[in-house]
Amino acid sequence: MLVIRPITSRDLGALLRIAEESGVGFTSLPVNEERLAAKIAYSEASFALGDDDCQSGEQGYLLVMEDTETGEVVGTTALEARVGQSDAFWHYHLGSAVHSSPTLGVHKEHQLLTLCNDYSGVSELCTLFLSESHRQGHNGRLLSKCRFLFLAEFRDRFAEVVIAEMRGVSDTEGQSPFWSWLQKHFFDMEFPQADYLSGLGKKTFIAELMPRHPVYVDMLPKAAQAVIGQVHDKTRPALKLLTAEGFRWRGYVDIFDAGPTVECDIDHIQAIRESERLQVAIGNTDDGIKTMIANTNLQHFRCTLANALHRKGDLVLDRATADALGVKAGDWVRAIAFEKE
Ligand SMILES: NC(=[NH2+])NCCC[C@H](N)C(=O)O
Repeated sequence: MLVIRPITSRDLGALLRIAEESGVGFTSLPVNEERLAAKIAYSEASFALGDDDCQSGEQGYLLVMEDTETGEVVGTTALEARVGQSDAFWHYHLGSAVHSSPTLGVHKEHQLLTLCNDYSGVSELCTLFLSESHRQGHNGRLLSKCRFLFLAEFRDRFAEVVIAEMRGVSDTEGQSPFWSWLQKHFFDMEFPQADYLSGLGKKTFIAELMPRHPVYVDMLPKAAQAVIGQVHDKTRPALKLLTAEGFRWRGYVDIFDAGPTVECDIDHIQAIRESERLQVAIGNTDDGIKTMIANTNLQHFRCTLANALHRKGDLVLDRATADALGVKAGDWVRAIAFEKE
């Protein structure tokens, strides 16, 4: 069975392996043991905080997917309570400017990229990665969607708006057409290095070196223009999943690779609206439907996918599933039918 649980310091080796596997352009998982250990510590501290001590918003919840048969960690998924609280959080916003002179009969509409911190303080879905060996069945969807049960259950720890930064276009060598332009004019470093530095949290160089004035899109090389708001091929399924949940692109893109950032009001996320709190009953689930189920215990959070029978007010689980979730008959869980097949 695959179970999602909070990361612990014992998972450092596994996280390092996942970071190596994730490769270039995966900003939030830099191959840097010290940084990953700090991320784990930050997550452990966030899970340990009481509900009343979360005002700062400086919490991050890092979860791993474990194969309970082998004990192997096969993926990771995370949530940040509020971005941009202790540092600046950057985006480019794609807007328009009209240059119009009725007297001369000239009317031009331009697209502009403007550097901004508009998403400061929102919650973020981040760091989703599933090992190649386990990319099958519903695993990827489970790893992504479990975060909605988490958000729903621990709603007060999060902001009104939730975003997800999608990986932009880059090739196998890590060359990004959008970055190439920035690199040529403003930075003297390769995309992997810039991405790595920002992933380490060393972001002052962004404020120091990024173009200070809005950029007219028409003046960018065609290759750079073409990837604004476009996702990396491998990220297409993730974007599709979020779109189905209600996430939309509002013109915000990553400042390095121009990949889109999508957003949704927390209370409008489909899985959050549809999830239910139900009481556990133990029994036979042969006639059940595939259901994503999470317990309601923050520090011992568990989430999995299993057959379950939805009855009025309660949810029938088999013993193994209940054990994996650490729940017994009468306990509360949060659940949502996974697919209405
Ligand atoms: N692909 C990147 N590494 N972009 C730079 C980081 C951007 C991100 N929004 C931040 O401010 O942290």
